[in-house]
Amino acid sequence: MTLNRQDAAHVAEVLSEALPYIRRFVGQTLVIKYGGHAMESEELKNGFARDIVLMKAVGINPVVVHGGGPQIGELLKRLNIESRFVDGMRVTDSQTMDVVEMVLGGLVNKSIVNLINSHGGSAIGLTGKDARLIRARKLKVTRQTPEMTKPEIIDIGQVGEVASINKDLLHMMVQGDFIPVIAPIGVGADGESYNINADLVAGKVAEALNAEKLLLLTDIAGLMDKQGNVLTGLNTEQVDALIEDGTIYGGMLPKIGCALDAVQAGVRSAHIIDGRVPNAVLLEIFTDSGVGTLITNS
Ligand SMILES: Nc1ncnc2c1ncn2[C@@H]1O[C@H](COP(=O)(O)OP(=O)(O)O)[C@@H](O)[C@H]1O
Ligand SMILES: CC(=O)N[C@@H](CCC(=O)OP(=O)(O)O)C(=O)O
Repeated sequence: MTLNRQDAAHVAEVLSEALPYIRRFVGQTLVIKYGGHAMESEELKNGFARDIVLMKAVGINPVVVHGGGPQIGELLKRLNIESRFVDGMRVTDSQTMDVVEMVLGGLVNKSIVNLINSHGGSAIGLTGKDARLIRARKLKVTRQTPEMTKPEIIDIGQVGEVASINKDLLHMMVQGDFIPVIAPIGVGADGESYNINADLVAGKVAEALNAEKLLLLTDIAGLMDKQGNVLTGLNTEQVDALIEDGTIYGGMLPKIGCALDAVQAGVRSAHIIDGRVPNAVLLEIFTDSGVGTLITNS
């Protein structure tokens, strides 16, 4: 590629405006949760991969954790396997677990790795089984209604929560200039597989790496109130009230839960951003106002 004089002037202008932001984040780790819905068009996928490669090129360390709920749902449907969710978590029997592992660890993980690498990056795909990156245990889900005297335990199968993250492995990769791309499959004490909500994995990875930012890309403009207005900045107490009154439900519950846990554990900020917007990651990093909902620990 050769730049003409006009192109060069444009590049110089954009770079000089971006410089203060780049300086702010150089050497920092940013964990990005790439959701299934934000992978729906070629334009979005290519924009995402280019953003990640650019970040790495200017000295910021991106670590990608991906979802793939819609892709899992599609294959389950083709195989005539019914699927349902409890509080945003897919009920996972052993047959469903096989499909989850195939889709997330195989198809989705490798296509993201391939995409990043085709844009000039050096991505390495991992599941939680590689070097026991994500040790997991069974997630306990309980439910209590006002009529019940004690909470009921609900068995949702091989759904896990993160017990620990092998951060040495991630540090090694980041220092080696690789971009880790992580599928949210955990390994139990006896080598069993766990299906973990990708938001929860992203939050724990951000905590383990003491990340500067946790970016959760999703299919909506941000966290909304009952009238549909995006709430731009929220703290712990405000979030609790919104869960209590039912404004936050379904897939937003694990998302907001992991964002709160992450900022309470020392991650500087968590952001729920619209993955349907092209170049959402760069927009978040390189603008003062950011996009979507910012969650801080205050
Ligand atoms: N208060 C809220 N604001 C915005 N979205 C919400 C809210 N409560 C629940 N949701 C739902 O959460 C969804 C995002 O979660 P999910 O579908 O799991 O996303 P992803 O696949 O990106 O992880 C939104 O599309 C919306 O339907
Ligand atoms: C337990 C659980 O629900 N696991 C998720 C894992 C994938 C995921 O989280 O994908 P998104 O981020 O695209 O929703 C699932 O089976 O769909």
